[in-house]
Amino acid sequence: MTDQAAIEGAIRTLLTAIGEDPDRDGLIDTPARVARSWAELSSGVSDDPSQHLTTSFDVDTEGLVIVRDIDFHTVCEHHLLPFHGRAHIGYLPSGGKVTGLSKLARVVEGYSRRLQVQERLTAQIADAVHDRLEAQGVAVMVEAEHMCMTMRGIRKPGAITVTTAYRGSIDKAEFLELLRA
Ligand SMILES: Nc1nc2c(ncn2[C@@H]2O[C@H](COP(=O)(O)OP(=O)(O)OP(=O)(O)O)[C@@H](O)[C@H]2O)c(=O)[nH]1
Ligand SMILES: [Zn+2]
Repeated sequence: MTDQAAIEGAIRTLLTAIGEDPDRDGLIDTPARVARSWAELSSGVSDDPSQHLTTSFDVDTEGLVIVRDIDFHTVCEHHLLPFHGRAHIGYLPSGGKVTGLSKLARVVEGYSRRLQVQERLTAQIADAVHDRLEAQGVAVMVEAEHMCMTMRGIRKPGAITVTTAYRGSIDKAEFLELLRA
């Protein structure tokens, strides 16, 4: 749970610190808006998104399952600016145990609703699928653009960071091939 009153106070302080008048017309509702916005952006802080994977089915399959191009937006913990992109998840089921496809997207969404760094987001998704689904192997790739590299600092719009995490035994070449398909 976020402390809405504390956020509102902090935003008033921030507005004053950057030379704005928090009581001017356009800003009067901003602290409350920002507090509501942070309640949403950080709503996953105390969640365990891996719980979505407790929904599983037994299916007669031994093939690799991939859900790619899962859109996400999150906030970088270094600058409190967004980074956003797409996550691709592949796993090799064990004993025919699969999960609902939407549940993989829910895992990505859950770990995105908190302050993040891209490497940790990638690892958390891989660990959740590996541990909860008891998958034989898991491959996760995350591609993202960081606003802290785009709108400030080094200012390199279009630079894409790619991170991967592999768990267990999985054919990395097949995973990468299917991402390109
Ligand atoms: N590895 C990693 N680095 C990140 C991520 N998000 C932001 N960063 C980097 O975190 C670093 C923080 O570096 P600092 O030198 O402490 O901060 P800074 O002075 O604002 O750095 P610049 O961005 O280079 O201006 C920067 O290089 C960012 O690009 C992420 O998800 N993963
Ligand atoms: Zn950053």
